[in-house]
Amino acid sequence: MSDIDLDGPAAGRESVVTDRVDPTVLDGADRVSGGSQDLADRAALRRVASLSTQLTDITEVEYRDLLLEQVVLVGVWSGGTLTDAQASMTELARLAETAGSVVLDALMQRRQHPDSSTYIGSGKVAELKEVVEATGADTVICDGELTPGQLRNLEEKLRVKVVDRTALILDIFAQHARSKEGKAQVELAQLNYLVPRLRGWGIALSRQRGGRVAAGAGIGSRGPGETKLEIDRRRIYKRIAQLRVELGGMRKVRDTKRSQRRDNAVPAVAIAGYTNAGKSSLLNRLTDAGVLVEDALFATLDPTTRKARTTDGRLYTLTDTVGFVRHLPHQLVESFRSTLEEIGDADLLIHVVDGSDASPQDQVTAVRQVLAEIEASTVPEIIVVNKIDAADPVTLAHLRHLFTGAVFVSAHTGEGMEELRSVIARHLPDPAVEVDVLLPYTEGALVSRVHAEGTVLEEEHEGAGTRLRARVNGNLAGLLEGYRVAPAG
Ligand SMILES: Nc1nc2c(ncn2[C@@H]2O[C@H](COP(=O)(O)OP(=O)(O)OP(=O)(O)O)[C@@H](O)[C@H]2O)c(=O)[nH]1
Ligand SMILES: [Mg+2]
Repeated sequence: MSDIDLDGPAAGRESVVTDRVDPTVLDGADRVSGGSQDLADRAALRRVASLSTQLTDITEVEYRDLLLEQVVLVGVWSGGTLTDAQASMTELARLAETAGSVVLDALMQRRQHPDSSTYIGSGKVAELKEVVEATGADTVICDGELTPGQLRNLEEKLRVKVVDRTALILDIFAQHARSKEGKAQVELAQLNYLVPRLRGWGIALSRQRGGRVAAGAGIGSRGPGETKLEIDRRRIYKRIAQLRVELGGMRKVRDTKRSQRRDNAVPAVAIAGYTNAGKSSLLNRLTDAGVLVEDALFATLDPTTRKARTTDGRLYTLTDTVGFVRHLPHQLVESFRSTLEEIGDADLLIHVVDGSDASPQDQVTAVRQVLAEIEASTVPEIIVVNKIDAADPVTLAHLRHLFTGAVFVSAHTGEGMEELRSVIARHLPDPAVEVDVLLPYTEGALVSRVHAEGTVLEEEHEGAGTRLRARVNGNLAGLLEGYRVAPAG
Protein backbone atom coordinates (compact mmCIF):
# COMPACT_ATOMS: atom_id res chain seq x y z
CA MET A 1 0.00 0.00 0.00
CA SER A 2 2.16 2.81 1.25
CA ASP A 3 5.37 1.22 0.11
CA ILE A 4 5.00 2.48 -3.43
CA ASP A 5 7.33 5.32 -4.06
CA LEU A 6 5.51 8.19 -5.57
CA ASP A 7 8.41 10.53 -5.72
CA GLY A 8 9.98 8.74 -8.61
CA PRO A 9 7.53 9.48 -11.40
CA ALA A 10 6.30 12.69 -9.82
CA ALA A 11 9.50 14.33 -8.73
CA GLY A 12 8.94 17.65 -7.06
CA ARG A 13 5.20 17.16 -6.77
CA GLU A 14 5.09 15.49 -3.41
CA SER A 15 2.12 13.22 -3.37
CA VAL A 16 0.62 14.22 -6.66
CA VAL A 17 1.32 12.00 -9.57
CA THR A 18 0.97 13.83 -12.79
CA ASP A 19 0.17 11.25 -15.31
CA ARG A 20 -0.49 12.53 -18.75
CA VAL A 21 -2.97 10.14 -20.22
CA ASP A 22 -2.17 9.12 -23.73
CA PRO A 23 -4.61 11.14 -25.76
CA THR A 24 -5.42 8.43 -28.23
CA VAL A 25 -8.55 10.15 -29.28
CA LEU A 26 -11.40 7.89 -30.20
CA ASP A 27 -12.52 9.32 -33.43
CA GLY A 28 -15.68 7.41 -33.96
CA ALA A 29 -16.25 4.01 -35.42
CA ASP A 30 -13.67 1.79 -36.95
CA ARG A 31 -16.14 -0.79 -38.07
CA VAL A 32 -19.84 -0.71 -38.49
CA SER A 33 -22.07 -3.55 -39.43
CA GLY A 34 -25.59 -2.71 -40.39
CA GLY A 35 -25.80 0.51 -38.46
CA SER A 36 -24.27 3.29 -40.48
CA GLN A 37 -27.32 5.52 -40.19
CA ASP A 38 -27.28 5.02 -36.47
CA LEU A 39 -23.65 5.94 -36.43
CA ALA A 40 -24.16 9.09 -38.46
CA ASP A 41 -26.86 10.15 -36.00
CA ARG A 42 -24.54 9.49 -33.18
CA ALA A 43 -21.69 11.47 -34.69
CA ALA A 44 -24.06 14.39 -35.14
CA LEU A 45 -25.04 14.12 -31.52
CA ARG A 46 -21.49 14.09 -30.44
CA ARG A 47 -20.78 17.48 -31.96
CA VAL A 48 -23.47 19.02 -29.82
CA ALA A 49 -22.98 16.81 -26.85
CA SER A 50 -24.84 19.13 -24.53
CA LEU A 51 -28.14 18.56 -26.29
CA SER A 52 -28.37 14.98 -25.23
CA THR A 53 -28.30 15.79 -21.54
CA GLN A 54 -30.82 18.57 -21.63
CA LEU A 55 -34.06 17.28 -20.32
CA THR A 56 -36.58 18.45 -22.83
CA ASP A 57 -39.53 18.11 -20.49
CA ILE A 58 -38.05 20.16 -17.71
CA THR A 59 -36.36 22.91 -19.62
CA GLU A 60 -36.43 25.44 -16.84
CA VAL A 61 -34.42 23.37 -14.46
CA GLU A 62 -30.85 24.52 -14.42
CA TYR A 63 -29.73 21.07 -15.32
CA ARG A 64 -26.08 20.69 -15.95
CA ASP A 65 -25.13 21.14 -19.56
CA LEU A 66 -22.43 18.64 -20.08
CA LEU A 67 -20.77 20.44 -22.91
CA LEU A 68 -17.60 18.52 -22.45
CA GLU A 69 -14.84 19.83 -24.59
CA GLN A 70 -11.42 20.53 -23.19
CA VAL A 71 -11.07 18.54 -20.03
CA VAL A 72 -8.60 17.84 -17.25
CA LEU A 73 -9.09 14.63 -15.30
CA VAL A 74 -8.45 14.24 -11.62
CA GLY A 75 -8.51 11.14 -9.47
CA VAL A 76 -7.82 10.09 -5.91
CA TRP A 77 -5.75 6.98 -5.47
CA SER A 78 -6.83 5.64 -2.12
CA GLY A 79 -6.27 1.92 -2.32
CA GLY A 80 -4.97 -0.82 -4.55
CA THR A 81 -1.89 -0.65 -6.71
CA LEU A 82 -0.66 2.21 -8.84
CA THR A 83 -1.54 0.10 -11.88
CA ASP A 84 -5.14 -0.17 -10.71
CA ALA A 85 -5.35 3.55 -10.13
CA GLN A 86 -3.88 4.27 -13.54
CA ALA A 87 -6.22 1.81 -15.22
CA SER A 88 -9.14 3.64 -13.68
CA MET A 89 -7.80 6.97 -14.99
CA THR A 90 -7.16 5.58 -18.45
CA GLU A 91 -10.72 4.34 -18.47
CA LEU A 92 -11.96 7.75 -17.35
CA ALA A 93 -10.09 9.24 -20.31
CA ARG A 94 -11.78 6.76 -22.66
CA LEU A 95 -15.14 7.64 -21.18
CA ALA A 96 -14.46 11.37 -21.59
CA GLU A 97 -13.43 10.86 -25.21
CA THR A 98 -16.49 8.72 -25.88
CA ALA A 99 -18.58 11.61 -24.56
CA GLY A 100 -16.93 13.85 -27.14
CA SER A 101 -14.26 15.71 -25.23
CA VAL A 102 -10.53 16.14 -25.60
CA VAL A 103 -8.42 15.16 -22.62
CA LEU A 104 -5.69 17.72 -22.00
CA ASP A 105 -4.19 16.44 -18.81
CA ALA A 106 -4.77 14.01 -15.96
CA LEU A 107 -3.78 14.31 -12.33
CA MET A 108 -3.96 11.83 -9.54
CA GLN A 109 -3.54 12.38 -5.83
CA ARG A 110 -2.52 9.76 -3.31
CA ARG A 111 -4.76 10.10 -0.25
CA GLN A 112 -6.28 7.81 2.32
CA HIS A 113 -9.78 9.10 1.50
CA PRO A 114 -11.13 11.78 -0.81
CA ASP A 115 -11.34 15.14 0.94
CA SER A 116 -14.83 15.62 2.33
CA SER A 117 -15.22 19.15 1.07
CA THR A 118 -13.15 19.37 -2.12
CA TYR A 119 -12.47 15.71 -3.10
CA ILE A 120 -8.72 16.38 -3.47
CA GLY A 121 -6.80 18.13 -0.71
CA SER A 122 -7.11 21.90 -0.53
CA GLY A 123 -3.43 22.46 -1.41
CA LYS A 124 -3.86 20.33 -4.48
CA VAL A 125 -6.88 22.27 -5.60
CA ALA A 126 -4.59 25.24 -6.17
CA GLU A 127 -2.24 23.06 -8.21
CA LEU A 128 -5.14 21.75 -10.24
CA LYS A 129 -6.29 25.31 -10.84
CA GLU A 130 -2.86 26.11 -12.28
CA VAL A 131 -3.09 23.16 -14.63
CA VAL A 132 -6.59 24.19 -15.67
CA GLU A 133 -5.44 27.70 -16.43
CA ALA A 134 -2.27 26.62 -18.19
CA THR A 135 -4.10 24.18 -20.46
CA GLY A 136 -7.15 26.37 -21.03
CA ALA A 137 -9.48 23.58 -19.98
CA ASP A 138 -13.16 24.35 -19.49
CA THR A 139 -14.12 21.26 -17.51
CA VAL A 140 -12.66 19.09 -14.77
CA ILE A 141 -13.80 15.48 -14.50
CA CYS A 142 -13.35 13.68 -11.19
CA ASP A 143 -12.92 9.92 -11.08
CA GLY A 144 -15.66 9.11 -8.59
CA GLU A 145 -19.12 10.09 -7.49
CA LEU A 146 -18.86 13.40 -5.66
CA THR A 147 -21.25 14.83 -3.13
CA PRO A 148 -23.21 17.92 -4.17
CA GLY A 149 -21.05 19.90 -1.72
CA GLN A 150 -17.78 18.66 -3.18
CA LEU A 151 -18.92 19.56 -6.69
CA ARG A 152 -20.00 23.01 -5.60
CA ASN A 153 -16.84 23.74 -3.62
CA LEU A 154 -14.56 22.61 -6.40
CA GLU A 155 -16.42 24.67 -8.97
CA GLU A 156 -16.18 27.73 -6.81
CA LYS A 157 -12.46 27.29 -6.39
CA LEU A 158 -11.59 26.25 -9.93
CA ARG A 159 -14.07 28.48 -11.74
CA VAL A 160 -14.71 25.86 -14.39
CA LYS A 161 -17.35 23.19 -14.67
CA VAL A 162 -16.75 20.14 -12.48
CA VAL A 163 -18.31 16.84 -13.43
CA ASP A 164 -17.98 13.42 -11.82
CA ARG A 165 -17.62 9.95 -13.29
CA THR A 166 -21.28 9.17 -12.73
CA ALA A 167 -22.50 12.25 -14.62
CA LEU A 168 -20.09 11.42 -17.42
CA ILE A 169 -21.37 7.86 -17.78
CA LEU A 170 -24.96 9.08 -17.62
CA ASP A 171 -24.11 11.53 -20.41
CA ILE A 172 -22.75 8.77 -22.64
CA PHE A 173 -25.82 6.67 -21.99
CA ALA A 174 -28.00 9.64 -22.89
CA GLN A 175 -26.13 10.09 -26.17
CA HIS A 176 -26.38 6.41 -27.06
CA ALA A 177 -29.95 5.62 -26.01
CA ARG A 178 -32.04 4.67 -29.06
CA SER A 179 -35.19 2.87 -28.03
CA LYS A 180 -38.07 4.40 -26.10
CA GLU A 181 -37.28 2.16 -23.17
CA GLY A 182 -33.57 2.99 -23.24
CA LYS A 183 -34.30 6.72 -23.30
CA ALA A 184 -36.74 6.46 -20.42
CA GLN A 185 -34.27 4.38 -18.42
CA VAL A 186 -31.51 6.92 -18.91
CA GLU A 187 -33.75 9.87 -18.11
CA LEU A 188 -34.84 8.21 -14.90
CA ALA A 189 -31.23 7.58 -13.90
CA GLN A 190 -30.32 11.18 -14.70
CA LEU A 191 -33.17 12.56 -12.65
CA ASN A 192 -32.30 10.36 -9.70
CA TYR A 193 -28.77 11.66 -9.93
CA LEU A 194 -30.00 15.22 -10.27
CA VAL A 195 -32.41 15.48 -7.34
CA PRO A 196 -29.92 15.68 -4.47
CA ARG A 197 -27.70 18.00 -6.51
CA LEU A 198 -30.36 20.44 -7.57
CA ARG A 199 -29.63 23.20 -5.13
CA GLY A 200 -25.86 23.01 -5.43
CA TRP A 201 -25.95 23.15 -9.16
CA GLY A 202 -28.42 25.95 -9.26
CA ILE A 203 -26.02 28.14 -7.38
CA ALA A 204 -22.79 27.05 -8.92
CA LEU A 205 -24.20 27.32 -12.37
CA SER A 206 -25.46 30.84 -11.82
CA ARG A 207 -22.02 31.80 -10.66
CA GLN A 208 -20.40 30.20 -13.56
CA ARG A 209 -22.56 31.62 -16.25
CA GLY A 210 -20.77 34.82 -17.15
CA GLY A 211 -19.84 35.66 -13.59
CA ARG A 212 -23.32 36.72 -12.63
CA VAL A 213 -22.23 36.39 -9.07
CA ALA A 214 -20.42 39.70 -9.37
CA ALA A 215 -23.47 41.56 -10.59
CA GLY A 216 -26.34 39.96 -8.72
CA ALA A 217 -26.50 40.43 -5.01
CA GLY A 218 -27.87 37.55 -3.08
CA ILE A 219 -27.20 34.72 -5.48
CA GLY A 220 -26.29 31.79 -3.37
CA SER A 221 -28.36 32.96 -0.46
CA ARG A 222 -32.06 32.46 0.08
CA GLY A 223 -34.32 34.30 -2.30
CA PRO A 224 -36.69 33.87 -5.18
CA GLY A 225 -34.41 31.22 -6.64
CA GLU A 226 -35.23 28.94 -3.77
CA THR A 227 -38.94 28.97 -4.58
CA LYS A 228 -38.22 28.19 -8.16
CA LEU A 229 -36.06 25.30 -7.11
CA GLU A 230 -38.88 23.91 -5.01
CA ILE A 231 -41.18 24.05 -8.01
CA ASP A 232 -38.56 22.41 -10.19
CA ARG A 233 -38.04 19.77 -7.58
CA ARG A 234 -41.75 18.96 -7.55
CA ARG A 235 -41.81 18.76 -11.32
CA ILE A 236 -38.86 16.43 -11.27
CA TYR A 237 -40.51 14.12 -8.76
CA LYS A 238 -43.61 14.10 -10.92
CA ARG A 239 -41.56 13.20 -13.98
CA ILE A 240 -39.77 10.46 -12.04
CA ALA A 241 -43.13 8.96 -11.04
CA GLN A 242 -44.35 9.17 -14.63
CA LEU A 243 -41.20 7.47 -15.95
CA ARG A 244 -41.56 4.69 -13.41
CA VAL A 245 -45.10 4.01 -14.62
CA GLU A 246 -43.99 4.04 -18.27
CA LEU A 247 -41.07 1.74 -17.58
CA GLY A 248 -43.35 -0.55 -15.58
CA GLY A 249 -45.53 -0.93 -18.67
CA MET A 250 -42.58 -1.66 -20.93
CA ARG A 251 -41.31 -4.11 -18.41
CA LYS A 252 -44.55 -6.07 -18.66
CA VAL A 253 -44.11 -6.39 -22.41
CA ARG A 254 -40.55 -7.59 -21.91
CA ASP A 255 -41.65 -10.06 -19.22
CA THR A 256 -44.39 -11.43 -21.47
CA LYS A 257 -41.97 -11.94 -24.34
CA ARG A 258 -39.54 -13.64 -22.06
CA SER A 259 -42.13 -15.94 -20.56
CA GLN A 260 -43.34 -16.85 -24.06
CA ARG A 261 -39.80 -17.88 -24.85
CA ARG A 262 -39.79 -19.86 -21.62
CA ASP A 263 -43.04 -21.63 -22.53
CA ASN A 264 -41.53 -22.65 -25.80
CA ALA A 265 -38.62 -23.85 -23.71
CA VAL A 266 -36.11 -22.34 -26.08
CA PRO A 267 -32.94 -21.98 -24.02
CA ALA A 268 -31.76 -18.40 -23.55
CA VAL A 269 -28.11 -17.41 -23.73
CA ALA A 270 -27.06 -13.91 -22.69
CA ILE A 271 -23.86 -12.20 -23.78
CA ALA A 272 -22.54 -9.97 -21.03
CA GLY A 273 -19.22 -8.39 -20.20
CA TYR A 274 -17.14 -5.29 -20.00
CA THR A 275 -17.95 -2.44 -22.34
CA ASN A 276 -16.10 -2.61 -25.67
CA ALA A 277 -15.09 -6.26 -25.08
CA GLY A 278 -16.69 -7.28 -28.37
CA LYS A 279 -20.09 -8.56 -27.25
CA SER A 280 -21.96 -7.20 -30.27
CA SER A 281 -19.22 -8.46 -32.59
CA LEU A 282 -19.67 -11.94 -31.15
CA LEU A 283 -23.44 -11.79 -31.57
CA ASN A 284 -22.88 -10.79 -35.19
CA ARG A 285 -20.49 -13.71 -35.64
CA LEU A 286 -22.80 -16.28 -34.09
CA THR A 287 -25.92 -14.99 -35.89
CA ASP A 288 -26.50 -12.49 -38.66
CA ALA A 289 -27.65 -9.83 -36.25
CA GLY A 290 -25.99 -6.81 -37.87
CA VAL A 291 -25.76 -5.03 -34.53
CA LEU A 292 -23.80 -1.79 -34.32
CA VAL A 293 -20.16 -2.39 -33.49
CA GLU A 294 -18.13 0.61 -32.51
CA ASP A 295 -14.83 1.34 -30.82
CA ALA A 296 -16.59 3.35 -28.16
CA LEU A 297 -17.76 2.64 -24.67
CA PHE A 298 -21.42 1.75 -24.25
CA ALA A 299 -22.21 1.45 -27.95
CA THR A 300 -25.01 -0.96 -27.09
CA LEU A 301 -27.73 -0.01 -24.65
CA ASP A 302 -30.75 -1.88 -25.92
CA PRO A 303 -30.66 -5.63 -25.71
CA THR A 304 -30.93 -7.42 -29.04
CA THR A 305 -32.20 -10.98 -29.10
CA ARG A 306 -31.56 -13.26 -32.06
CA LYS A 307 -32.25 -16.88 -32.80
CA ALA A 308 -29.26 -19.13 -33.13
CA ARG A 309 -28.63 -22.80 -33.63
CA THR A 310 -26.21 -25.15 -32.00
CA THR A 311 -23.92 -27.28 -34.12
CA ASP A 312 -26.32 -30.17 -33.63
CA GLY A 313 -29.21 -28.04 -34.83
CA ARG A 314 -30.95 -27.07 -31.59
CA LEU A 315 -32.57 -23.65 -31.41
CA TYR A 316 -31.64 -21.12 -28.74
CA THR A 317 -31.83 -17.36 -28.29
CA LEU A 318 -28.81 -15.14 -27.96
CA THR A 319 -29.15 -11.73 -26.31
CA ASP A 320 -26.58 -8.95 -26.55
CA THR A 321 -26.66 -6.63 -23.55
CA VAL A 322 -25.37 -3.33 -22.25
CA GLY A 323 -21.71 -3.38 -21.23
CA PHE A 324 -20.40 -2.96 -17.71
CA VAL A 325 -17.65 -0.77 -16.36
CA ARG A 326 -15.83 -0.17 -13.08
CA HIS A 327 -18.21 1.61 -10.71
CA LEU A 328 -21.27 1.42 -12.95
CA PRO A 329 -23.48 4.14 -11.45
CA HIS A 330 -26.08 2.58 -9.19
CA GLN A 331 -28.72 4.90 -10.73
CA LEU A 332 -28.13 3.09 -14.03
CA VAL A 333 -28.17 -0.37 -12.53
CA GLU A 334 -31.45 0.59 -10.89
CA SER A 335 -33.19 1.99 -13.93
CA PHE A 336 -31.79 -0.63 -16.33
CA ARG A 337 -32.96 -3.40 -14.04
CA SER A 338 -35.51 -4.83 -16.45
CA THR A 339 -32.92 -4.91 -19.24
CA LEU A 340 -30.39 -6.50 -16.95
CA GLU A 341 -32.90 -9.14 -15.93
CA GLU A 342 -32.37 -10.64 -19.37
CA ILE A 343 -29.02 -11.73 -17.96
CA GLY A 344 -30.29 -13.04 -14.63
CA ASP A 345 -32.98 -15.04 -16.40
CA ALA A 346 -30.72 -16.67 -18.96
CA ASP A 347 -29.89 -20.36 -18.94
CA LEU A 348 -26.30 -19.61 -19.84
CA LEU A 349 -24.06 -16.58 -19.73
CA ILE A 350 -21.35 -15.85 -22.26
CA HIS A 351 -19.04 -13.57 -20.34
CA VAL A 352 -16.92 -11.77 -22.91
CA VAL A 353 -13.52 -10.49 -21.85
CA ASP A 354 -11.25 -8.25 -23.92
CA GLY A 355 -8.02 -10.25 -24.08
CA SER A 356 -6.16 -7.27 -25.56
CA ASP A 357 -6.90 -5.09 -22.54
CA ALA A 358 -4.05 -4.21 -20.17
CA SER A 359 -5.65 -6.13 -17.30
CA PRO A 360 -8.49 -8.36 -18.47
CA GLN A 361 -8.81 -10.00 -15.05
CA ASP A 362 -9.85 -6.64 -13.57
CA GLN A 363 -12.59 -6.44 -16.18
CA VAL A 364 -13.79 -9.84 -15.03
CA THR A 365 -13.84 -8.68 -11.40
CA ALA A 366 -15.80 -5.52 -12.27
CA VAL A 367 -18.31 -7.50 -14.34
CA ARG A 368 -18.80 -10.09 -11.62
CA GLN A 369 -19.51 -7.32 -9.14
CA VAL A 370 -22.33 -5.98 -11.29
CA LEU A 371 -23.61 -9.52 -11.90
CA ALA A 372 -23.83 -10.01 -8.14
CA GLU A 373 -25.67 -6.72 -7.81
CA ILE A 374 -28.31 -7.82 -10.31
CA GLU A 375 -28.54 -11.28 -8.77
CA ALA A 376 -27.18 -13.02 -11.83
CA SER A 377 -24.22 -14.72 -10.17
CA THR A 378 -25.89 -18.12 -10.24
CA VAL A 379 -26.32 -18.28 -14.01
CA PRO A 380 -23.83 -20.80 -15.46
CA GLU A 381 -21.05 -18.82 -17.12
CA ILE A 382 -18.65 -19.46 -19.98
CA ILE A 383 -15.69 -17.08 -19.99
CA VAL A 384 -14.94 -16.10 -23.58
CA VAL A 385 -11.67 -14.26 -24.08
CA ASN A 386 -12.07 -12.22 -27.26
CA LYS A 387 -9.64 -10.24 -29.47
CA ILE A 388 -6.94 -12.91 -29.30
CA ASP A 389 -5.71 -11.59 -32.66
CA ALA A 390 -4.65 -8.40 -30.88
CA ALA A 391 -3.74 -9.80 -27.46
CA ASP A 392 -0.36 -10.29 -25.86
CA PRO A 393 0.52 -14.03 -25.75
CA VAL A 394 1.79 -13.71 -22.16
CA THR A 395 -1.52 -12.22 -21.04
CA LEU A 396 -3.38 -15.00 -22.83
CA ALA A 397 -1.28 -17.67 -21.13
CA HIS A 398 -2.03 -16.06 -17.80
CA LEU A 399 -5.75 -16.01 -18.57
CA ARG A 400 -5.71 -19.68 -19.58
CA HIS A 401 -4.25 -20.41 -16.20
CA LEU A 402 -6.71 -18.18 -14.31
CA PHE A 403 -9.87 -19.27 -16.08
CA THR A 404 -9.78 -22.95 -16.81
CA GLY A 405 -12.46 -23.88 -19.29
CA ALA A 406 -12.42 -20.45 -20.91
CA VAL A 407 -12.79 -20.26 -24.68
CA PHE A 408 -10.35 -18.09 -26.65
CA VAL A 409 -11.74 -16.45 -29.76
CA SER A 410 -11.42 -13.59 -32.18
CA ALA A 411 -14.69 -12.18 -33.43
CA HIS A 412 -12.62 -10.48 -36.14
CA THR A 413 -10.77 -13.44 -37.63
CA GLY A 414 -13.29 -16.08 -36.58
CA GLU A 415 -10.63 -18.07 -34.77
CA GLY A 416 -12.04 -20.20 -31.97
CA MET A 417 -15.65 -19.72 -33.06
CA GLU A 418 -16.17 -23.42 -33.83
CA GLU A 419 -15.03 -24.32 -30.35
CA LEU A 420 -17.29 -21.66 -28.86
CA ARG A 421 -20.25 -23.05 -30.76
CA SER A 422 -19.65 -26.54 -29.47
CA VAL A 423 -19.06 -25.34 -25.92
CA ILE A 424 -22.40 -23.50 -26.07
CA ALA A 425 -24.08 -26.65 -27.34
CA ARG A 426 -22.58 -28.68 -24.52
CA HIS A 427 -23.70 -26.23 -21.85
CA LEU A 428 -27.24 -25.66 -23.07
CA PRO A 429 -29.84 -27.45 -21.02
CA ASP A 430 -30.91 -30.54 -22.89
CA PRO A 431 -34.61 -30.85 -23.72
CA ALA A 432 -36.06 -32.92 -20.92
CA VAL A 433 -38.67 -35.28 -22.31
CA GLU A 434 -37.79 -38.37 -24.29
CA VAL A 435 -40.43 -39.37 -26.82
CA ASP A 436 -40.85 -42.25 -29.22
CA VAL A 437 -43.39 -41.35 -31.90
CA LEU A 438 -44.64 -42.37 -35.31
CA LEU A 439 -45.61 -39.29 -37.30
CA PRO A 440 -47.67 -39.75 -40.46
CA TYR A 441 -46.16 -38.16 -43.57
CA THR A 442 -48.84 -35.47 -43.44
CA GLU A 443 -47.22 -34.17 -40.24
CA GLY A 444 -44.04 -32.95 -41.87
CA ALA A 445 -44.20 -29.70 -39.91
CA LEU A 446 -44.02 -31.55 -36.60
CA VAL A 447 -41.05 -33.58 -37.83
CA SER A 448 -39.28 -30.31 -38.65
CA ARG A 449 -40.02 -28.90 -35.23
CA VAL A 450 -38.56 -31.94 -33.50
CA HIS A 451 -35.42 -31.43 -35.56
CA ALA A 452 -35.31 -27.73 -34.82
CA GLU A 453 -36.06 -27.71 -31.13
CA GLY A 454 -35.11 -31.14 -29.90
CA THR A 455 -32.33 -33.64 -30.11
CA VAL A 456 -33.09 -36.50 -32.48
CA LEU A 457 -31.80 -39.80 -31.16
CA GLU A 458 -33.13 -42.09 -33.89
CA GLU A 459 -35.06 -41.56 -37.10
CA GLU A 460 -36.53 -44.11 -39.48
CA HIS A 461 -38.88 -43.79 -42.42
CA GLU A 462 -41.50 -46.49 -42.20
CA GLY A 463 -44.52 -47.29 -44.31
CA ALA A 464 -46.91 -45.39 -42.05
CA GLY A 465 -44.69 -42.37 -41.50
CA THR A 466 -41.56 -41.16 -39.73
CA ARG A 467 -40.54 -42.97 -36.58
CA LEU A 468 -38.68 -40.60 -34.27
CA ARG A 469 -37.01 -41.16 -30.97
CA ALA A 470 -35.99 -37.78 -29.59
CA ARG A 471 -35.58 -35.52 -26.58
CA VAL A 472 -37.88 -32.52 -26.74
CA ASN A 473 -39.22 -29.81 -24.45
CA GLY A 474 -42.45 -30.27 -22.54
CA ASN A 475 -44.47 -28.11 -24.88
CA LEU A 476 -43.57 -30.07 -27.97
CA ALA A 477 -43.93 -33.35 -26.10
CA GLY A 478 -47.57 -32.37 -25.49
CA LEU A 479 -48.17 -31.90 -29.22
CA LEU A 480 -46.60 -35.28 -29.95
CA GLU A 481 -48.65 -37.07 -27.32
CA GLY A 482 -51.18 -38.53 -29.78
CA TYR A 483 -48.44 -40.13 -31.92
CA ARG A 484 -46.60 -41.98 -29.21
CA VAL A 485 -45.59 -45.54 -29.94
CA ALA A 486 -46.36 -47.92 -27.09
CA PRO A 487 -43.11 -49.02 -25.54
CA ALA A 488 -42.16 -52.38 -27.00
CA GLY A 489 -42.63 -55.38 -24.71
N1 LIG B 1 -8.82 -6.79 -32.79
C1 LIG B 1 -10.07 -7.15 -32.50
N2 LIG B 1 -11.00 -6.20 -32.31
C2 LIG B 1 -12.26 -6.59 -32.02
C3 LIG B 1 -12.62 -7.97 -31.93
N3 LIG B 1 -13.93 -8.03 -31.63
C4 LIG B 1 -14.38 -6.75 -31.54
N4 LIG B 1 -13.37 -5.88 -31.79
C5 LIG B 1 -13.46 -4.41 -31.79
O1 LIG B 1 -13.75 -3.96 -30.48
C6 LIG B 1 -14.60 -2.82 -30.52
C7 LIG B 1 -15.84 -3.06 -29.71
O2 LIG B 1 -16.64 -4.05 -30.30
P1 LIG B 1 -18.18 -4.22 -29.96
O3 LIG B 1 -18.63 -5.51 -30.53
O4 LIG B 1 -18.94 -2.99 -30.28
O5 LIG B 1 -18.07 -4.34 -28.36
P2 LIG B 1 -19.25 -4.38 -27.29
O6 LIG B 1 -18.77 -5.27 -26.20
O7 LIG B 1 -20.54 -4.73 -27.92
O8 LIG B 1 -19.22 -2.87 -26.79
P3 LIG B 1 -20.38 -1.99 -26.07
O9 LIG B 1 -21.68 -2.32 -26.68
O10 LIG B 1 -19.91 -0.61 -26.33
O11 LIG B 1 -20.30 -2.35 -24.61
C8 LIG B 1 -14.87 -2.56 -32.00
O12 LIG B 1 -13.97 -1.61 -32.45
C9 LIG B 1 -14.61 -3.91 -32.64
O13 LIG B 1 -14.25 -3.79 -33.99
C10 LIG B 1 -11.59 -8.94 -32.17
O14 LIG B 1 -11.79 -10.17 -32.12
N5 LIG B 1 -10.35 -8.47 -32.45
MG1 LIG C 1 -22.22 -3.68 -28.06
